[in-house]
Amino acid sequence: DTGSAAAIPVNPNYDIAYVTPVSIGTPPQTLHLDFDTGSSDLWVFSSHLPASQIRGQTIYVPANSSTAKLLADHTWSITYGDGSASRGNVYVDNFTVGGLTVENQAVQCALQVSTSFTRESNIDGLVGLGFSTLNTVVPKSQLTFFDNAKPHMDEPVFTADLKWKSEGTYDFGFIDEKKYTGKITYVPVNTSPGYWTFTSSGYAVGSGNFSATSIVGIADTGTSLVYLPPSILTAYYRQVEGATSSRTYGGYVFPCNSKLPSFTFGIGEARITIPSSYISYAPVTAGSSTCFGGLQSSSSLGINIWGDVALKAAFVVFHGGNPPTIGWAKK
Ligand SMILES: C[C@H](Cc1ccc(C(C)(C)C)cc1)[C@H](NN)c1nnnn1Cc1ccc2c(c1)OCO2
Repeated sequence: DTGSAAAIPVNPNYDIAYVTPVSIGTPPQTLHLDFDTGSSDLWVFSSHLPASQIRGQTIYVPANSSTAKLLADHTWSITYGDGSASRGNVYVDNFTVGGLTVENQAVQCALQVSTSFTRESNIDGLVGLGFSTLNTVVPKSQLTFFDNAKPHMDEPVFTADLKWKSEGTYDFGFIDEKKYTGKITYVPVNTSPGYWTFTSSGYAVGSGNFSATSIVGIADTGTSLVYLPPSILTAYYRQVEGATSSRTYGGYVFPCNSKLPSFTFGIGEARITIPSSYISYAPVTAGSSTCFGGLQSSSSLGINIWGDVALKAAFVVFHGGNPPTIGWAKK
């Protein structure tokens, strides 16, 4: 089997996150979910939520699905690195993404979500595409959509073709040669942290020399920005007129009309360049002439994160073989 579905920016001005339409249950209920390779819970806004916590999201109503079955006495609770959180109970139901169906997919129904989720009215939940070891369901942890679908797939892969301020795609079970140029460079993945963890071979700022240095980080479709060690940030923002690290805004900011260099990172011998337009991320507040950078420091996270700002500069193959690998290509 294979599947292909759109990755749609939730906001027309800034790529905060991308949502993908999915069908759950019988008759199918369509929700728009944030596919997140940096977590492993599939959870949705549901009919179990208090109305006060719903602000325009589409909810999943298991009672209206003839194929929904409560997973009795199972619960889940997750807190994300940005402080967002949700918790609830668990059903199994049919789950379809771009024509690819998994029967008996664990669909975690929210009974409570944090205000950050309530405020994001275009996101109806998350689909974790990390390793199932990170799933929070107790007493028995559940498999991700990818782990459930893998045995039925033509190839045990999914690919991310995210785009700057426009609609991209997630493909499942096949690699679409038309979506990239040149060759795909694969590097090993360390699955023990539970994320798609790999080592980049170094970086360059603008047209400067490439600095060969190992950067261990995760490929995370569910994170908007790129978070890297402070030394790399200093090297980058030193080249940006008026750039400062702002305590007020919690990161590097600069005048929106400053000229930004591009940022290149290494995948083995290959090089992926993030255009400067992706790094001038957004005004700090609507209409401000101060902009927040798409590259930020990872020092407070304890992990380097290649989020959407980096991923949308490439075609990325998440290969779930034995052992898993991750592939990067220009496009
Ligand atoms: C934050 C997302 C998970 C999420 C996605 C969307 C949302 C909103 C809908 C409300 C917009 C909240 C949360 C990320 N996913 N792998 C994640 N989940 N757990 N760790 N990370 C990565 C990390 C960790 C720390 C950080 C960060 C990132 O941004 C700022 O500080």
